[in-house]
Amino acid sequence: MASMIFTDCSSSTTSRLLPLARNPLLRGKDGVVLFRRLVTLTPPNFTSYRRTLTLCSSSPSPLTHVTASLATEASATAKIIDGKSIAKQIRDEISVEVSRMKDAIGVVPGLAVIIVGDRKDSVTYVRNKRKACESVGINSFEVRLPEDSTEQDVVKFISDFNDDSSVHGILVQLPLPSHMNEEKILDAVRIEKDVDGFNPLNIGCLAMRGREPMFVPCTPKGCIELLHRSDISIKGKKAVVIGRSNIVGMPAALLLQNENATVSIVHSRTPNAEELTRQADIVIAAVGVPNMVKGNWIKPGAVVIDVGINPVEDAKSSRGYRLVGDVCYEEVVKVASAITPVPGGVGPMTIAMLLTNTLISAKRAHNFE
Ligand SMILES: NC(=O)C1=CN([C@@H]2O[C@H](COP(=O)(O)OP(=O)(O)OC[C@H]3O[C@@H](n4cnc5c(N)ncnc54)[C@H](OP(=O)(O)O)[C@@H]3O)[C@@H](O)[C@H]2O)C=CC1
Ligand SMILES: Nc1nc(=O)c2c([nH]1)NC[C@@H]1CN(c3ccc(C(=O)N[C@@H](CCC(=O)O)C(=O)O)cc3)C=[N+]21
Repeated sequence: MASMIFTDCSSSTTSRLLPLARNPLLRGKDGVVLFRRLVTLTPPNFTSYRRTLTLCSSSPSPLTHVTASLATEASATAKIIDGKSIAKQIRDEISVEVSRMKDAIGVVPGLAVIIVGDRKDSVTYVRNKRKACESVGINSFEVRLPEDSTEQDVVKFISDFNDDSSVHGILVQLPLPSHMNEEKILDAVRIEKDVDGFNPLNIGCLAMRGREPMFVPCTPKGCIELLHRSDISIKGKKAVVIGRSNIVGMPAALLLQNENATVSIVHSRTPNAEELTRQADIVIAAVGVPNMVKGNWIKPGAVVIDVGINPVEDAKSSRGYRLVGDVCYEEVVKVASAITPVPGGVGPMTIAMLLTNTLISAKRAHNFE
């Protein structure tokens, strides 16, 4: 598991970090949370809610913050984009195609996953991928190597999978241990089986007009699929992608541009991230900073896709942590017209797109339409 942090949506002061249920300002003498009563006292005026929301992120007064968060509670308007159910729908479609292919030509798509070390989150993701493969009838092959394996060990397994005709997709789970050269290892995957879409030729093709990449990277592809399947049009929209990593931010920006959005990319050296983000009709946040994007970063009515998966300590959870996104959900849900939750948003789509890419690869290898 990557580093774990205490965090909350609101900005700087400690009093703001208190969650609703524990905030003494919200409790009656008997400890009952006063939330409902206060909400009904607030006039149902949308504009004034917006104003108080801005205070929520910038006012130093804890009391103002409390009023603001209660007042805005009543104006939740965003549609929740249910990535979990859209991913299930996609898996059902894949199942049908896998059966059709098996019946027609006797070929079953196969996905090989290589994991090095025993990071808890990686082990969980790999298990989820295996279960997802099982659910649609894709064969899954898994290699788990110890943390102190050599690059050569990993490359040897990749080469074997490259030569195995029952394997149509190869995924090397990232991050790799620090003693390994990630580029060298990923370069060993044959481009025809690179279902992650991490080969530089893929990004190159994505960036060039008139070129088709062999595979579109799964997470950004999942973000676009969520927009399509939620009937959100991209063409002509202003989009901001926060983050420029090779696996999420950069390809997400290229895909949005290919869909005819006008795209800006915000990164760690962007001085006016907030202001730029506030101009966007569509925001994709892929940063790795929990709750970074506040309500007042978002133009009212914008669509917000939260890619972030950040573990934060939570004693109440059986795992000892819970996952939060890069977007301050409680604030942004009141401003945006649509938003993805974490968990249950982009994450399940990443896996659904991995299955899609594996199916595409198998069909391509066997010239099956
Ligand atoms: N849902 C899913 O399926 C997936 C989720 N994720 C999650 O998405 C998030 C991002 O992942 P990934 O792209 O791999 O992360 P990286 O760390 O590779 O990239 C993060 C990007 O965010 C930028 N950034 C960092 N801090 C700031 C800041 N304060 N302001 C503006 N930009 C900033 C960095 O800028 P710079 O380039 O200048 O350093 C960098 O471009 C993580 O939470 C990760 O767990 C990742 C993959 C799949
Ligand atoms: N070669 C490679 N390809 C990847 O695509 C890749 C990777 N390495 N390394 C790690 C990141 C991260 N990633 C996620 C996939 C699914 C969920 C996911 O399904 N999340 C669930 C929650 C899962 C949970 O509860 O732990 C959700 O958001 O609802 C999250 C994150 C893929 N990545």
